[in-house]
Amino acid sequence: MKRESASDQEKKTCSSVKNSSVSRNSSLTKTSASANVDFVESEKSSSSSSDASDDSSCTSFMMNNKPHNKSNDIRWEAIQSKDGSLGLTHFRLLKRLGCGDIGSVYLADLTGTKACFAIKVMDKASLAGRKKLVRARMERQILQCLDHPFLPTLYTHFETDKFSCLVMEFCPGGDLHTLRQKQPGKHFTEQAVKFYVAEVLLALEYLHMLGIVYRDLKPENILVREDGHIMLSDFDLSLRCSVSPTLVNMDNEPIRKKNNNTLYCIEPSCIQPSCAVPTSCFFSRKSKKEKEKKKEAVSLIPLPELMAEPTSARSMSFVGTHEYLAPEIIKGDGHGSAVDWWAFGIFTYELLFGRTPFKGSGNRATLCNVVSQPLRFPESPVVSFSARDLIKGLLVKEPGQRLAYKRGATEIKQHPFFQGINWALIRCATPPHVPNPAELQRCSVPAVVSTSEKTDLPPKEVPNSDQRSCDRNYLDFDFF
Ligand SMILES: Nc1ncnc2c1ncn2[C@@H]1O[C@H](COP(=O)(O)OP(=O)(O)OP(=O)(O)O)[C@@H](O)[C@H]1O
Repeated sequence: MKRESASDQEKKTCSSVKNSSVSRNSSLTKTSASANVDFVESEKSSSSSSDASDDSSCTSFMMNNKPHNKSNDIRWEAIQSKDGSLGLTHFRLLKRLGCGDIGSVYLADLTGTKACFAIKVMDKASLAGRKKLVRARMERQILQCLDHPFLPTLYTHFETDKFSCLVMEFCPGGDLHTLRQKQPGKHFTEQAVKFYVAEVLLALEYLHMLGIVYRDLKPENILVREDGHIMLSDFDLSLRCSVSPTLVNMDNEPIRKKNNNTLYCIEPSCIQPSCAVPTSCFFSRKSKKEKEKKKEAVSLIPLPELMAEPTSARSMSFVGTHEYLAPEIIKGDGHGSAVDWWAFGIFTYELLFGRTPFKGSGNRATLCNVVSQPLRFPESPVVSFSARDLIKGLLVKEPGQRLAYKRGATEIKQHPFFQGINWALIRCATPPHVPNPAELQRCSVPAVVSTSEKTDLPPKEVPNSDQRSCDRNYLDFDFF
C-alpha cells in the first residue's frame, strides 16, 4: 500500500506532539535562517498563482548542455534530433507507470526513434485549482539542475495549453519498496542494503551540496535502473537553499590560512572528502627529501574535507511521509538538512528489517512514537553491530547530536558499516538485483494505444492499476 504524505488534517490532529504556535500553511516561503542561508520551498498546501512555466537560474543548463556521461545516450540524441519543438504528439504513451499528487507518469517512446522515456504529465488547471503550481515548478527547477549518476536526467520539458510535461529517464526496475516485498522475509540482505544505502548517500550528498534538502526519502521514491543502480525520484517536497562550500578540518573548523609552504587547492572538484591520498591539486615547493617526509606526514594527517551541508537552513513546513518524518518536523521546531539524515536512518532500518521503527496503529500514533519512543531493534533478522550503530547514530532525536549534522555525508561515509566501499567506483559495482530481460520486456512492450496524433491531449486519468493496464494490453483513452 502506498504511504501518503502528511496531510493538513493530521497536522491538526497531532497537536499534542507538536508546537502549536508554528504556522505550516505558508505558501511559497522565502525566509532566512542566518545571514547567509536563504531558501525557497514548496509545500503540499502551497498557494500561489504563479505559472508552472516560470524558470529559475539553472534552467538553461539542461537545455543547452548535455550532462556528463550522456555522450552515448540514444535518448539524448533522439530528443536533440527533434530540434527543440517537442510536444505530446511526438510521443506514444505506452503505459501509465503511476500517479502522484501532482501528475501521472507514463512510459512513452519518441516516435521515429527507439528512445523510451518516463513523462510526467501535469494538468495545469488542476495544479492551479489545488494550489500545487509552486510544487510543480520546484520539482522542475530542481530536476533541471541535476547531473549525477543516481539522480534523474531531465531530457526536456514542454508545455501545452493544458499540460506541463517533464521528460525523464525511465527506470524499468520498479521501486525499492516493491523490490523489498519480493525478498525472502521481505527484507534485503545486509550486503544489498549496504549497496543501496551507499548509492542513496551519494545522491543526498550531491543534493545537499547544491543546497537541496530532499525531504521525501523512502523506498517508494528509489527507483531501480535498467542496470540495477538506483535513482532518487520525486522532488516536489524538496527545499532549496544556498550553501557556501567550505573546507573544514576534522574539528569542523573552517580552513582559512595556507599551511606553511603547502598550497591547498580549494576547487571543490579537487577535494576528495575522505581520501588518504593527496590529489595532484595538493602540491608543495619543497625539496625531494622534504617531500618524502611530507608525504609520510600527509598520510597521517586527515585531509581537509569539503563541507557543503545546508544544516542551518530552517523550514517550518510539515512535509514528508509519517513514518519518515524527523522529530523536529513533527514538533514544529524548524528543520534543515538533518531531516534527510534522520530519514536515511529510517530507510536503512526499513531495508534491513522490513519495517520502519516507529510505525504506530495510525498516523497520529506514528508521529507520537517518532517524538517519544526510544529506538528498538527486532531480534530477527540478525544484523551486524555496525549496521545497528549506524542507525543509532542517525536516529538521534535531537538534530544537533545526529550523525552527519556537523560534516554531512562525509561523517556517514566514514562509519564502519561502509568499510570497504569504494565510493568513487560504486557506480561500477555489481548491483544486488538487475532487472531481468523478461521484466524489461514487460515494461517496454506497448501496452496501450497512443494518443491521437492530431491532438496533444494525454489519456484521461484511468482509475485502474498498472497491472490491469498490462493485462488488458490497452488503455481506453478519453480526450477531454
Ligand atoms: N523515471 C521513472 N521511471 C519509472 N517509473 C517512474 C519514474 N518516475 C516516476 N515513476 C513511477 O510513477 C509513479 C508516480 O510518480 P510521481 O513522482 O509522480 O509521484 P509519487 O512518487 O507517487 O509522489 P508525489 O505524490 O509525492 O508526487 C511513481 O510511484 C513511480 O513508480
